[in-house]
Amino acid sequence: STNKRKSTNNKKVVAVVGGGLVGALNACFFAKRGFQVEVFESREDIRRAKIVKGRSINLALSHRGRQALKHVGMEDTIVSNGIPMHSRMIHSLNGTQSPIPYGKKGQYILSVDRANLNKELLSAAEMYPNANLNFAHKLLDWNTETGAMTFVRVDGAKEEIQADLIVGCDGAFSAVRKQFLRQSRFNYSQTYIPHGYLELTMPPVNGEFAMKPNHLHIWPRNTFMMIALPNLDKTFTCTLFMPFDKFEKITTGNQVIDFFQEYFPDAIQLIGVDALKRDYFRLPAQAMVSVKCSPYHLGDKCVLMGDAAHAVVPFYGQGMNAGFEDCLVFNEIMDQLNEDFSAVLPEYTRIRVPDDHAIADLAMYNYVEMRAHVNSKWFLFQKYVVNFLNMIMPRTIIPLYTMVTFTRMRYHEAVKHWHWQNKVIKQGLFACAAVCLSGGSYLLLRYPPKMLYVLVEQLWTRLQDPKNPS
Ligand SMILES: Cc1cc2nc3c(=O)[nH]c(=O)nc-3n(C[C@H](O)[C@H](O)[C@H](O)COP(=O)(O)OP(=O)(O)OC[C@H]3O[C@@H](n4cnc5c(N)ncnc54)[C@H](O)[C@@H]3O)c2cc1C
Ligand SMILES: Cc1cnn(-c2ccc(OCc3ccccc3)c(C(=O)O)c2)c1-c1ccc(Cl)c(F)c1
Repeated sequence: STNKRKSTNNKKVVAVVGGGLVGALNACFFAKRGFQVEVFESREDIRRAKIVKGRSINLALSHRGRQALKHVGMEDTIVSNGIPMHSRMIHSLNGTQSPIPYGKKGQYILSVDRANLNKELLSAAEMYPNANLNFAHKLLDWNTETGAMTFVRVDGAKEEIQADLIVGCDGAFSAVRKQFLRQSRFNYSQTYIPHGYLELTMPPVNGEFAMKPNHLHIWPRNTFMMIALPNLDKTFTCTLFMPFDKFEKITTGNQVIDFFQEYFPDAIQLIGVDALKRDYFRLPAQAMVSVKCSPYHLGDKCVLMGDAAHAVVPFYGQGMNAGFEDCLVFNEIMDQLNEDFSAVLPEYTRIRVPDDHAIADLAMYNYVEMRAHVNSKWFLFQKYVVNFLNMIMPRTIIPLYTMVTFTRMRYHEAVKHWHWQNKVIKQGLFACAAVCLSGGSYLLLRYPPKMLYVLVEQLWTRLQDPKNPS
């Protein structure tokens, strides 16, 4: 039976498929506008699930995500539960730790707990009288003509629901997107990278953080990388990124320790030998996929946001921030085009696709760059050079990471500016080299040093009379 959720104020019904981070936030945006919002989430209500102790996965929240949260009045709540990370802490192989500030005082990223963030956003959506959360509803398919969606419940029962707008926020393996794949002129690509990731927990020492908490800890080792973000319970969640073929070669606890001894020696004591041997094998390494597609809309019936539209590899810490910014950009276009879906949806595709593709490419570029070139020395060198250039030319040279993380400059414009400033830097370096070379040779010729004079004279004499030994 197809039933349409009753709209309380004959406002249009918006079905948000997926109650993850972006779906829950989107529900707040649409509910705030007065739509009848129905969220359909395949999982049970995570707020009722028993707390699974142990690993708390955390994420880096930055400016773009905060601006979206701010729009629905959630920024203060989320920021108050986050831990500011004012600088990177680069761990070298010899154990030295080098802090490199992210920038000016207000420029910091926040470590936030993923599950808590999701719960807060679900509860915020539920506060709206015109919003309903429907858990244990898994979308199977939807009809592009009628907008009718088919859900399956845990007992296998099927339910058909009608809506005026379907917002696909059901993640990287989106069921909503399946219908798009059947349409002509729908572009889609997905790339699994050869790296996987594994999370480890670094416990507190004597009730205190084992490392300085207000930093994003990074162990850049070319092929292998590890990061650690702090949690409110004074633990760190460490994420180890490594090729799957390397994960597969490490099969015993001692091999884990040997590996860490070679690449992350300072982390062994901090995580603990037994914990390392145990936690390393608790879950298999997870895959990372990059998904790009366009257009993001189908007629005036359906639009994709978040990972359903653009799953990115996590090497820029922007996936969630980009998904949150999707909600904000869509909302801005709804204001501009008076909520006319037939105009809003194509405009959203036109504006947002270039930016989300840009951050997907940037994240993949970072992955390739860090895997190939970036050890701790190169990381430090790169950041010092760019920060120095930014200091002497603050309006011309802006670190790419700053434009991406601490501004709402459109992602594709940040990339354009980055390419331009790289050209300026290269031209500047070339000009300096040319000046040094010509200046140097002028000085040598104008004021040849005595020794050089004697050498040239001897050379000249030898050339004239090779037999003369002098
Ligand atoms: C290792 C790692 C580290 C990361 N670190 C960061 C970071 O530091 N900063 C950052 O900004 N981003 C980070 N990200 C990216 C971030 O996790 C994602 O971008 C974000 O979770 C996307 O949110 P989403 O709501 O679009 O998708 P998801 O979080 O995947 O949520 C999708 C929801 O839809 C539900 N669903 C799926 N299928 C169906 C269906 N058929 N019917 C109904 N419901 C369905 C799922 O149960 C889920 O609740 C990281 C990602 C990874 C893998
Ligand atoms: C979760 C999160 C939030 N931000 N970042 C991040 C990413 C890249 C960065 O620089 C790239 C670079 C440095 C040096 C040379 C080239 C590129 C910086 C930085 O500048 O501090 C910070 C991450 C992150 C995620 C995964 C890995 Cl593996 C990682 F190391 C960090």
